[in-house]
Amino acid sequence: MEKINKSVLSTVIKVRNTESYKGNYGRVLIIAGSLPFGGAAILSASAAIHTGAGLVTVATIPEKFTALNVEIPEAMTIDYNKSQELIAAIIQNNVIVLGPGLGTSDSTDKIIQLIIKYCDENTTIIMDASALSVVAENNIDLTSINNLILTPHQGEWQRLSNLSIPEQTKENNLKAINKLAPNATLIVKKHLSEIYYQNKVSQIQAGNAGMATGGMGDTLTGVLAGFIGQFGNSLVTVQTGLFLHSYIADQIYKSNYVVLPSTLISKIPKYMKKFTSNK
Ligand SMILES: NC(=O)C1=CN([C@@H]2O[C@H](COP(=O)(O)OP(=O)(O)OC[C@H]3O[C@@H](n4cnc5c(N)ncnc54)[C@H](OP(=O)(O)O)[C@@H]3O)[C@@H](O)[C@H]2O)[C@@H](O)CC1
Ligand SMILES: Nc1ncnc2c1ncn2[C@@H]1O[C@H](COP(=O)(O)OP(=O)(O)O)[C@@H](O)[C@H]1O
Ligand SMILES: [Mg+2]
Repeated sequence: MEKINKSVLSTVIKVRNTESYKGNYGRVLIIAGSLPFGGAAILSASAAIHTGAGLVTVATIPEKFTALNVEIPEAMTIDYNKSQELIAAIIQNNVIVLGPGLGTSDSTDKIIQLIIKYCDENTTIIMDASALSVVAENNIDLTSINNLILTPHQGEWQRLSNLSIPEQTKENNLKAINKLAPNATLIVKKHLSEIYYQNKVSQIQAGNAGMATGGMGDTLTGVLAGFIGQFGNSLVTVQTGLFLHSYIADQIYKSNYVVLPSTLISKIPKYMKKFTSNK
């Protein structure tokens, strides 16, 4: 199993071209949030923006627009219950995060169906949290999505794979993802999270118990979206985003008892600059 450490960072994070503009750094759509879980949408969008995504749109409920606009003025907002607006956004964006704080109502199922129908084959879909719970509950077929990344924690992976946590071995996880969505990238989030892609398994060598705070996985979706928007969807890009998230958490944990997602987010630009390669 490949071990991912600090050396991955400067293989992916590149110095920006002087003659570039926001359109070169990814159009990211984050479909997230509901009445009880507005913070999940804010954390995901804020993480994407701090990672460097060029343009970020959040599809959420109108009750959360003000909070989002105040917290992250860089992000645009649309209502995910307005199907025509959502379809236009699904077509326009090249990275879509689906799930943080969405809840498991019928509207989440409807949104997943719109993604399956309208997303372009080059668009990357990052599916997390409530979207994964609804996929498991309604037995939704994911095989038609060309560029798919699934980011379950062990409880969500249990629902998707029917593997109890002790049964989640590398061999069993590989079999399960090959059955569920053979072309997808699977991240099983835990202490030393694992990535499954095309029968290969890799594991990050970073992360700590200070990260066991609500919103830490929502934050990861935004980091991954920002990386893919700028550097393209490949295994090494996903490994780098996943590693950086835990690496920054480790730096914070050295002098803090708990790692707040919002603290981690505020430090992303500084650490990306530190690990930028000139090549
Ligand atoms: N500020 C916000 O807006 C926030 C919004 N959030 C949003 O809330 C929604 C629900 O997401 P969720 O992950 O909290 O709950 P759920 O889907 O019920 O899964 C929990 C079940 O799985 C089990 N379990 C086993 N292993 C586990 C593990 N390693 N990590 C975690 N759980 C583990 C666990 O076992 P138990 O704790 O009972 O022992 C329980 O049975 C989702 O949309 C998310 O985005 C949150 O992100 C918080 C901040
Ligand atoms: N003990 C731990 N060691 C390392 N990483 C952890 C630990 N606890 C949580 N994490 C990380 O924090 C994140 C939690 O994700 P998740 O449970 O989806 O959070 P939420 O849904 O509340 O945003 C994952 O990236 C996970 O790997
Ligand atoms: Mg989560």
